[in-house]
Amino acid sequence: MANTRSSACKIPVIDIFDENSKPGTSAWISKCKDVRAAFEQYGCFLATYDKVSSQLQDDVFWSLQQLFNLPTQVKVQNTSDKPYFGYFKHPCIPLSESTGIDNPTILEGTQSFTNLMWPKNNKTFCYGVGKYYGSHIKATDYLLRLINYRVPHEDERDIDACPDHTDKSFMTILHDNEVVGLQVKTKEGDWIGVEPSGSMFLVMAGDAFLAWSNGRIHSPIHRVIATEAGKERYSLAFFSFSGEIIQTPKELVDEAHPQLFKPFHNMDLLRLYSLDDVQKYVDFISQAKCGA
Ligand SMILES: O=C(O)CCC(=O)C(=O)O
Ligand SMILES: [Fe+2]
Repeated sequence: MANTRSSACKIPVIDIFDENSKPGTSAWISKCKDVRAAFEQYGCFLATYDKVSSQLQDDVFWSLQQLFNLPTQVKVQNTSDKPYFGYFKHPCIPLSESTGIDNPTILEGTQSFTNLMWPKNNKTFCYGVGKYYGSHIKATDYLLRLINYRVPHEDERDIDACPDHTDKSFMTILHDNEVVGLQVKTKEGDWIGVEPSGSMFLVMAGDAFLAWSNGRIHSPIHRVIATEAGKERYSLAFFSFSGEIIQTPKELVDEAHPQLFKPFHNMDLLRLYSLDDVQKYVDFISQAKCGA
């Protein structure tokens, strides 16, 4: 049964867009220290950003509602060679479905997804924010997953909408339609409920970041418990994956901190945990009847 209790302990809130802390200033250095301490202790922090209007928030989550209301035959057309990048629904996780936009930071990525889902055009779905991003994204692959958690039936209240897991990404940014459900586990084993807010974005480290940092950065276990009574939950999960081999920098390895991880490819880590291939799990599903 889902343990819904959450601790009074709070995830650190950091104003990373503070105008006064320009790179190089002492305010900026102190903010960097806050970010590092939050990643080491909690594996995540809440970034405040109040420039997203409530109109834009409403438009985005209204679009997600339209998207998930499309016929299944349309939604399953979003496939990918990469694990976890296409449409996903799994019998073990009956309350949720999600779909991925590969390359969401460039206009073409969002456009080709929009054309696939709405061949007759949907001008409101695609915002084309990609032009604001520079060349620094070169070595990073981005994936935007659009997630829907349906309202559980009477007999499904104890099923976690998204079971306990750590992310296989380098970093993840989460934002939802202000319906509670997301919880993060502390190192001490307490669950912290993330207070939903239109101006909060949860920035979370993934396992790839943990490995790169030689175990210094914490990649927290998190989950989504059954949503508020009668409320459907929508969330945006913005994952970044390293496009290069993940190798711990030599500065982070010494006698006291021997190297914990062999170099690996972020996509191989993701593939290892992928549930995309439902066929692999057929026996497991029928034997364990998981989710039932
Ligand atoms: O929906 C959420 O807020 C969390 C989603 C999540 O943890 C994931 O997709 O990895
Ligand atoms: Fe996650």
